Amino acid sequence: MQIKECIVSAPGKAILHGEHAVVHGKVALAVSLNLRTYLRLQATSTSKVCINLPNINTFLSWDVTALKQLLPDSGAELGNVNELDAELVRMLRNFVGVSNGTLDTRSMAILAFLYIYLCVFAKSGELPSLTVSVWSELPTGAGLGSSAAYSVCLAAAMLSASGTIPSPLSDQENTARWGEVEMELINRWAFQGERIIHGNPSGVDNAVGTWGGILRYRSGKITALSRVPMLRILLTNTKVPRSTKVLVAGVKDKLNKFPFIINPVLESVDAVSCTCEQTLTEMASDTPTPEHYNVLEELIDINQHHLNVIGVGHTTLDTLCQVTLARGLHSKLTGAGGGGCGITLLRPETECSVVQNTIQDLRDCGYDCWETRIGAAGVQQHSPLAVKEEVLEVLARY
Ligand SMILES: Nc1ncnc2c1ncn2[C@@H]1O[C@H](COP(=O)(O)OP(=O)(O)OP(=O)(O)O)[C@@H](O)[C@H]1O
Ligand SMILES: C[C@@](O)(CCO)CC(=O)[O-]
Ligand SMILES: [Mg+2]
Repeated sequence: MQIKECIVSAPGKAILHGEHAVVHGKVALAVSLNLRTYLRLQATSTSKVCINLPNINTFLSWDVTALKQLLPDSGAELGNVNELDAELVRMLRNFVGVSNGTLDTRSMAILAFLYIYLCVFAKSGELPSLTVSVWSELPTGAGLGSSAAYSVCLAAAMLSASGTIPSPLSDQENTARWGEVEMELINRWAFQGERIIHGNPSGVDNAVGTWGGILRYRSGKITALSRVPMLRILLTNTKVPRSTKVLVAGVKDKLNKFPFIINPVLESVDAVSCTCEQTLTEMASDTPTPEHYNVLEELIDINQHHLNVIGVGHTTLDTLCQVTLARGLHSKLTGAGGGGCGITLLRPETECSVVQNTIQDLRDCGYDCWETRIGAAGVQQHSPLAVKEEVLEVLARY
């Protein structure tokens, strides 16, 4: 098989409103970030499959012959793109020696990689030897969709390398995006990767990683919001580690235990997302007014209280809210919560000195904090010429 080498990237995301509620069929609003995960796939003649994941200090390889033994003898279809093949996941767990229910960062990343590798290449008829290296600008496991950006990159690279989807790069372009049909397929495989890492993902994170921009997401229905104002957002990483899988499972337990208490909270989060969407649309079609920003701030405060009620807050996130409020700014957690990252809305009239002082206050708490741009492009393929030198250097190191 002729393996097509490639470099791909996908953005991280911030959820404005709707995290957790979206797992239970409610609306979420999510935006892509200008922080990306990059993956380089190279053909080799070593008869080995190698994976290099420097962000999580993981470097592994397997003989292709050993991996072939995981394929069904009958030539039965392996891993349908629309559902997770539980038997294959069980076999892979045995193969890499991890128990069911493990939360170990490395094991999840390896399982997702091997699952997508086996399914995509088995369909194309042959398991090739190759080396995959991944490097991310995103903090891992901090609420900015690192697992989704990783899964989207795995799916795009393997679908492209196997020839399942064509390369979008032309001679004139150094960076290009796939068409809708290809992106749909990338998104579906990435969702299976998210299922391995998350347990029960809604699919919003991989949708943003694939399409980029600003999305409304509900039960698999993705709507790109084209008319939105350019929001200024501060991102803060409390650096408290947490697992999306555990937090999502915790909310489900609470919902099962107290359905009449938790369901109305999720309904209210849904209404927050819809009101935010309406306000953003109004702001884009008219001149944004201070009143619009007051509404956005109130929605942030309401949602942050709701997220505390459903048990995904953390004292460091409470501190983030208090510290920014002391400077007149409103914050909420973003992503799964339990630590990780929060977002702070900056108003157009927020003075530079206020932003700088807030960033300093948050750094004094031991957090990382920076202003970010939202609405970055979704999954892309790059020629080496289009990749920042420092990223290329890390990818080429292995
Ligand atoms: N750069 C990377 N290299 C290898 N594995 C990664 C990388 N980024 C993420 N992962 C995988 O994703 C897992 C983190 O996913 P998790 O869903 O818990 O956090 P997140 O995606 O950053 O946050 P959220 O889901 O709240 O947005 C890691 O444990 C690892 O398995
Ligand atoms: C917590 C959650 O809602 C968002 C994680 O970024 C989980 C999901 O939607 O899969
Ligand atoms: Mg995740």
